[in-house]
Amino acid sequence: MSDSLHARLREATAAAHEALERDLDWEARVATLPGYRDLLVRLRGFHAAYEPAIAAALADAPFFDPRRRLPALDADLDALDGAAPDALPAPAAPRLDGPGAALGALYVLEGSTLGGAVIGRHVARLHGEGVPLAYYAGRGRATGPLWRAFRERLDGLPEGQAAAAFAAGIATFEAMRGWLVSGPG
Ligand SMILES: C=CC1=C(C)/C(=C/C2=NC(=C\c3[nH]c(/C=C4\NC(=O)C(C)=C4C=C)c(C)c3CCC(=O)O)/C(CCC(=O)O)=C2C)NC1=O
Repeated sequence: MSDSLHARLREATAAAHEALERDLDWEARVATLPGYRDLLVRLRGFHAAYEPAIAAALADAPFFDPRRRLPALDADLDALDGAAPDALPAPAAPRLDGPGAALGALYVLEGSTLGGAVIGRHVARLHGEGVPLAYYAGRGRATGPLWRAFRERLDGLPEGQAAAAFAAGIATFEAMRGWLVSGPG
């Protein structure tokens, strides 16, 4: 039990993480520009549902606001085709009670910036440097520092909140898999 809360959360969510990675099929989806756009549309809906719920449950705007990625998704979709963002499909908002659940859900979104760097480099190679990449190129050199600061925040969570964080982390991976792997929006 001396493992950090982050290490325990990674362990608790490992199977759900592997299922998402296995089923996402991101290389095939970003192979064409319409496929890339459809993936961004799905991600946009997910962030539109989760970011307000996380913000409300965490109640720490200075920490959370710089981590919001809805503006980057909207910038990419606007550059690709001027889609009206609020008309795009979104899943149901999650129920997150308190900071433990908020950090468990946010763990999934913050972790996706690590995998996202791999996907962003692939998309740039495939479609050229002119392709809109605000979401996937995202944080650049700030990626590592933001991830470390997030882990520290997680490790400072009181033990009584740990179970809520694990449950929300698993639920968020499963919701993302259900939302991203289902049909196009
Ligand atoms: C859809 C989004 C999506 C989500 C929801 C997601 C979640 C997480 N990814 C994490 C780490 C990494 N993930 C990948 C690559 C992919 N992961 C994937 O799920 C897909 C699809 C990938 C594709 C490239 C990489 C190279 C690392 C860095 C490994 C390192 O440097 O240690 C962590 C953190 C795990 C911890 O606690 O340490 C979480 C929570 N990642 C996503 O892309």
